[in-house]
Amino acid sequence: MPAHSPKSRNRELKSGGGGRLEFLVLSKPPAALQRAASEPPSPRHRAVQQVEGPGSGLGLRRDSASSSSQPDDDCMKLNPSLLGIALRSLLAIDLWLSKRLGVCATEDSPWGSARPIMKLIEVSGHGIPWIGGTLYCLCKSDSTAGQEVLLNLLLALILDLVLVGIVKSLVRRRRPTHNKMDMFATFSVDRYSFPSGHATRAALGGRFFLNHLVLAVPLRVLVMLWVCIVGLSRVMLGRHNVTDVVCGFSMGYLQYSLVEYMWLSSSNLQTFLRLLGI
Ligand SMILES: CC(C)=CCC/C(C)=C/COP(=O)(O)O
Repeated sequence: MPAHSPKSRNRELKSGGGGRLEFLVLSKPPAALQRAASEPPSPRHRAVQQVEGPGSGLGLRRDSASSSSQPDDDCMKLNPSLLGIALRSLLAIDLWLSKRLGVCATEDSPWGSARPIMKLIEVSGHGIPWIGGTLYCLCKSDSTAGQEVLLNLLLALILDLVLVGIVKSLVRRRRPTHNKMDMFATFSVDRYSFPSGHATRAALGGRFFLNHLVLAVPLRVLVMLWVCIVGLSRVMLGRHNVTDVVCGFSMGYLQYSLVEYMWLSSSNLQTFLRLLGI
């Protein structure tokens, strides 16, 4: 048996060897630790408990017998705490930045006079003009290729509404307190802010245009600029926090990849429409 195996060390401790103090630490807390447990927590402990909530596993519980014999458990408790602190810090920065950028939230806000133009940008990313415009172009289109692209765009816009609605109702993040809820034609889930539906639609529609329309470079730049302005206007109007828009852009970007993956060709679409009885 190796000289320092746990078994041989335990036997040595029980027989009153030099490791007696260590044995006491493992079996019951020494007086110093018991005193610490009964004393009120220090300001630093209180801060950690506030972030973690009561009984979160940091502090005195880490000194207990079970955790000292399982160092891996310590890591497991510490990592979520660090992650929690990082997330809370990110959210605090998000709220602070969103409030500072919400300069068009009301008419009395610092940039209140720019509110009408922001609301115009809001309309340009709203679901109704996008779905209505796609349906209109579909009716007017006389080429099979055009109809194929437009029908896929229509399905993508409907998929976007459904996915955003699902995520909003699952996350239930309230809109910023400085938002004045005067948006037109909203669904009930639109009282929630995560993710921004305008941002998902802008990213999805922008990618769609860039990939399916033959556009000159200045127009491509204009499309990208419009996507960014829609996102920025959501925060400036006070409708969203910055993270709602950033995550909305990411979600819209991924939705486009999904639509490309599930792309319906014109023959598939004709079968699909026949199944629907159209
Ligand atoms: C009524 C239709 C067809 C769509 C609703 C579009 C809408 C109001 C989305 C909310 O967007 P934000 O989450 O960016 O505020």
